[in-house]
Amino acid sequence: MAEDTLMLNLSSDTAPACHSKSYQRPTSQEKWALKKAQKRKYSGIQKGLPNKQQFNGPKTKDQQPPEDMEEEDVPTHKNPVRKPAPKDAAKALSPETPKPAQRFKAQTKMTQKSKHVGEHKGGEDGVFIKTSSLFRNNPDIPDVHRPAVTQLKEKVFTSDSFAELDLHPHLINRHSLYTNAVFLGSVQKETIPVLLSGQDAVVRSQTGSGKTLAYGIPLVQSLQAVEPKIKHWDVMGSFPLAVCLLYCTVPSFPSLSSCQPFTWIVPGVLMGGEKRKAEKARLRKGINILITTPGRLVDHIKNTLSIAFSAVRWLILDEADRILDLGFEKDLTVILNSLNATGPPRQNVLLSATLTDGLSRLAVISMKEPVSIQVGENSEGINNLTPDPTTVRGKSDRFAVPERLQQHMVVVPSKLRLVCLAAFILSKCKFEKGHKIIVFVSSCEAVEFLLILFNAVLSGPKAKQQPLLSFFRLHGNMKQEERTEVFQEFSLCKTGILLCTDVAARGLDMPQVTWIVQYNPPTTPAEYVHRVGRTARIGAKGSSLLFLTPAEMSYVTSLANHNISLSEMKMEMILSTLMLDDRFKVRGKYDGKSSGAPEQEVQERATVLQTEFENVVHNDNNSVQAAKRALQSFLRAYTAYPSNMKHIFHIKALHLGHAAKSFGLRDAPQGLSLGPSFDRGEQAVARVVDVLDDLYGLPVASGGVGVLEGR
Ligand SMILES: Nc1ncnc2c1ncn2[C@@H]1O[C@H](COP(=O)(O)OP(=O)(O)OP(=O)(O)O)[C@@H](O)[C@H]1O
Repeated sequence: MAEDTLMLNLSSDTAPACHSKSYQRPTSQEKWALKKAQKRKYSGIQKGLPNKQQFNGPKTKDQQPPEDMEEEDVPTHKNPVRKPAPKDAAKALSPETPKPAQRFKAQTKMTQKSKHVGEHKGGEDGVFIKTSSLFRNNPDIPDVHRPAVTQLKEKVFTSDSFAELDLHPHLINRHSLYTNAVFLGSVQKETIPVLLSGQDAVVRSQTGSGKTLAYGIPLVQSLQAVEPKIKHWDVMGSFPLAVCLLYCTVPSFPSLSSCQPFTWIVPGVLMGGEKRKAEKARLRKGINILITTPGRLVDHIKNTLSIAFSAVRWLILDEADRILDLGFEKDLTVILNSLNATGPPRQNVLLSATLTDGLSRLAVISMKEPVSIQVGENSEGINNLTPDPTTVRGKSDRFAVPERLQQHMVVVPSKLRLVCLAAFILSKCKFEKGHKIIVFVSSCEAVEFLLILFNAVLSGPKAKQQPLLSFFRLHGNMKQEERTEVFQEFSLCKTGILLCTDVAARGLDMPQVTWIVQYNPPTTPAEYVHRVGRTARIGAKGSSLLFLTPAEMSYVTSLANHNISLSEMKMEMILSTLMLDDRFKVRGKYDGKSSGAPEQEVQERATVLQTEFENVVHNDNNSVQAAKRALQSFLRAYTAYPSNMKHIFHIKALHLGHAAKSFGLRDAPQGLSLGPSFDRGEQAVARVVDVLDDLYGLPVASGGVGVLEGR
């Protein structure tokens, strides 16, 4: 693996600085390694590299991490003989091979403390292990450029009460019970009267502002008033009166899932958790408010005879932009065709915190003179939506986030990502109290992997049957019942960490979440807004932290273009939490004494922590495979950023060896397969094939499945 090896030199008292630019004379070992590396380069070992012209991505300095020295190249007292160079994918993925001079500079960046190569004794077990250096040969972290941003502000509450609306008294009491609501939310004040008047509406309001009640109250109000009283079933089968299409894959809407005072109105959720047969049976029994996802509904339209739309008078699309993004447009067309073919005049409502082109297009195709409701200081409140989508598009790029949300970003080189995430979790959930954190990662496999790793290394011993830190997981490969169970458990817990994919990004209302961590940046700014929106809901405080590598820093500008402003948190500050955790103290002859300056000790502890992760990963073949799968899925997800983000996130700019380290892998992966499950569409496959072709000159199997098997 293209990694150097660090021996923690406990005896020296000179503190190294992260990314120090100061010149240090290379040691004889370094000179030796450098010579070898250069010789290898010129003897053609690295000739699989893409040349400069082939690499079309950005070429900023920070995207070109210096080539690392190979662990095996360096004679250590454990490894005195140089092994043959491994097939190093990391090198191949590096967009440019540094010239010898650059390589020399990279080598000499190491400080007095970290210049020896060897072994150290770390962690609880005190076993001697070889560790790769976390703090050497990382790209520099440039200063963060934060463009000036005017954040959009939305007032969450009004001073009006629900009693001022013309609602059934049961409904007022009922919803008060659900939400402890005293005052109307701004979005509710603007939306409820419009919907009660029978008009269509497109509603944009920030996350957690109460959009569900904004449509739920008028919906139930109108259905309870239908005379004669509606039935949920007759001999012809089920007749839904309202269809609510959601993106959300975990039921999280108490305000709709029960209409208790109006027992004759029956809501029902169909999300594919049950067998289709059971869902059909429930449909046959009768559902008046059908809450479902587009895919599941299309499934029933095609396969369930007892479903009929002849009575539907409401169609609600929550998270409407996402429903379109996901490629549900086809499904939506099937649904709209079925609904339009029959039934009474229908009221249509579209809602989202992120009004996008897709949403306006949908408004134009499916609605009758909809009223546009946009809450916020800089919006015009209620408007008649013009049929010209470009008018809406102008505003769609500007997103409001909750006012009491503090947004941060941290720049972390790839190798240090895992320890930095772990240190952040420890700082909030172990050394501060009462935090609930949601960590977003880019794939189900990575969620599973982090769960195992963190449970093994961070959770700590059980006290009163409870581990010190409670980790939860939520992703799309879990069964529906499991997802619901986790959602409920996490909602009820007082402190814990939910590791999840974007299945949890929208629509989920979980109380008292204090931090949102985006370990992998989302594919669009809209998704960023929804992810951070799982905290700071309905006027509460909350914080968020976005992880970026030095190569990805221009994402900050991309967010600024959508009126989103982040402040910087320093990686060193996050890592310094490890000083509070003696589990990661370096043990050995300096037991009980400080091993040097604080900065150095932080680095030593981070290395011990990384070593523990690596030990867990390399404990058996299964966990190595799990780590490789997680890395592989991370790489797949990395290719899936849309083309307008490629200048920030390009797989060719990734250093695979460093990325592997952030999955606890000691070696650059061999035999990494993109797998037959890689089916994100022709384009994505083509992109990866292109990359593989460039890197390895591999013949790519037809069908677009490439195999990274080294060279
Ligand atoms: N008027 C109100 N007063 C107090 N709490 C309210 C009020 N209206 C809604 N809530 C509560 O606010 C929380 C957020 O509401 P909701 O989930 O509807 O937000 P949202 O705008 O749909 O968010 P997202 O866009 O993230 O899905 C819920 O817990 C809800 O019960």
